[in-house]
Amino acid sequence: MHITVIGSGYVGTTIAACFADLGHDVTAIDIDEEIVETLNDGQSPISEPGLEDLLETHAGNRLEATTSYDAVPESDVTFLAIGTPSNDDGSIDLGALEAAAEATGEAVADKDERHLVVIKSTVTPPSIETVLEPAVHRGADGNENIEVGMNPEFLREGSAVSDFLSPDKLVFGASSEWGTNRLHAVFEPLLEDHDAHVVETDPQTASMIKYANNAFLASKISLVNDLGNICKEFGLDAYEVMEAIGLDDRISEQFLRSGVGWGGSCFPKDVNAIIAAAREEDYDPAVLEATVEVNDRQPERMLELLEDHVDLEGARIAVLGLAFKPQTDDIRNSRAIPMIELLKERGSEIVAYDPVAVEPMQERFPDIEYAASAADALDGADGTVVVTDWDEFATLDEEFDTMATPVVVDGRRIIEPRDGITYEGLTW
Ligand SMILES: NC(=O)C1=CN([C@@H]2O[C@H](COP(=O)(O)OP(=O)(O)OC[C@H]3O[C@@H](n4cnc5c(N)ncnc54)[C@H](O)[C@@H]3O)[C@@H](O)[C@H]2O)C=CC1
Ligand SMILES: O=C(O)[C@H]1O[C@H](OP(=O)(O)OP(=O)(O)OC[C@H]2O[C@@H](n3ccc(=O)[nH]c3=O)[C@H](O)[C@@H]2O)[C@H](O)[C@@H](O)[C@@H]1O
Repeated sequence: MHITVIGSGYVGTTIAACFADLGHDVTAIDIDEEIVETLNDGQSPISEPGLEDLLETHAGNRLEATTSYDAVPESDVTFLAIGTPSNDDGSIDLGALEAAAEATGEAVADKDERHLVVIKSTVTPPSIETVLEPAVHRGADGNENIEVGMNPEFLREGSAVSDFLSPDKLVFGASSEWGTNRLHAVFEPLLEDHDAHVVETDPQTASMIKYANNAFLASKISLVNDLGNICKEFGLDAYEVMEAIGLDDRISEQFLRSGVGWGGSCFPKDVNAIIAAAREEDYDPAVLEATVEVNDRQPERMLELLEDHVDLEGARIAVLGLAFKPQTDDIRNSRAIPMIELLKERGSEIVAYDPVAVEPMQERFPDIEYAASAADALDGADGTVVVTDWDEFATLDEEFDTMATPVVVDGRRIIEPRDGITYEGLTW
């Protein structure tokens, strides 16, 4: 099949490279010329394990990138993977996606065969019917051959390629049998080798499944953090408690890691967007509001633990980990951001380190110091907060001996406590 993928960010680049790897011909379309050039050079515009290898293999063969929408009508199906960021009130900003949807419609306005436009972006259920379908049809000038579907994406950053190629489930939201069959044809090569559940539904239910999935996972972590904070108050180890409850199949062992909370480009934005969409319907989603509140409090709790041991005014504090999770350079809504803000408010001198995410954080906080290694960051520091669970932090040992006062507050249960350091776990 020939697939056009509009938007070459985290999701668009991953799915374009993976579709090419599954044997499809792919045209990746983005308005950003630099991204297009990078892709055509066989390089990855983002740091994601395995992605560069796929791009190196397929760029110039089955994968081509361009800024033009000309390939859209020639393709069999078009995926829209455009960002859906938050407005100030937490609601979803559909501006960029709506523009791309309309441009896609324009590109297929004269197409005689049926064409499927699939929303890959995460969008609230009503917006498919109220904003996106109308935008595509407006662009297509009433061409009745155009159908809009929804295929939400469940990949995680840091394991995007393997998540995409081995999903637990695929959700096909289509409004006709033809649309469902077309989605089956796209994913057929994947399903030949991999046993995944396929959920066939309508586009709006598909988009609600995506929000329910993310809201459930974010709430699970917040609940674990709430329980973890209680464990800490009782002097108990939340990880021992969670390991036990994870043995219950109804709970499962995954996403039970308590600590400084969830960040990233999706959980914060998606939980806030579904809260805003619910309020729009006059429904008050109390559990989801508490989910956000618990998450917002964790960095403050971490700082309070540090303050128990260090007077923060003028103290040199090492922040270890800037990415929102390991294996990515993405700092969007990283817990390191509130951590740095809180330390600045307390008048601390901050030295930060991350294996890959220093550059984006430098843009966000140009006025703090950045170290070239964890060892350099710890050297002479009066305390450290560990915000991201990068594997390399688990091997830190003698490096703590170079600290002026070896106080370690671990927000991710990644540091091995040892003699000679004052160690505080956030929920253990
Ligand atoms: N990042 C993630 O791990 C996941 C994201 N999602 C959802 O997927 C969607 C996309 O997310 P990301 O890939 O993270 O966004 P992103 O911001 O990384 O990428 C969006 C891309 O679209 C391009 N773009 C904007 N307007 C365009 C237009 N009119 N025509 C062509 N290209 C255009 C931008 O230049 C950018 O490269 C969002 O709705 C997000 O919630 C879903 C699952 C996972
Ligand atoms: O919609 C999205 O964009 C994606 O959002 C999340 O993926 P992602 O944000 O990339 O990464 P996760 O592994 O889910 O981690 C999110 C945050 O939760 C934190 N986390 C995760 C697990 C855990 O047990 N505890 C915990 O604090 C991580 O440190 C990170 O800050 C979902 O897991 C994906 O299924 C979804 O597709």
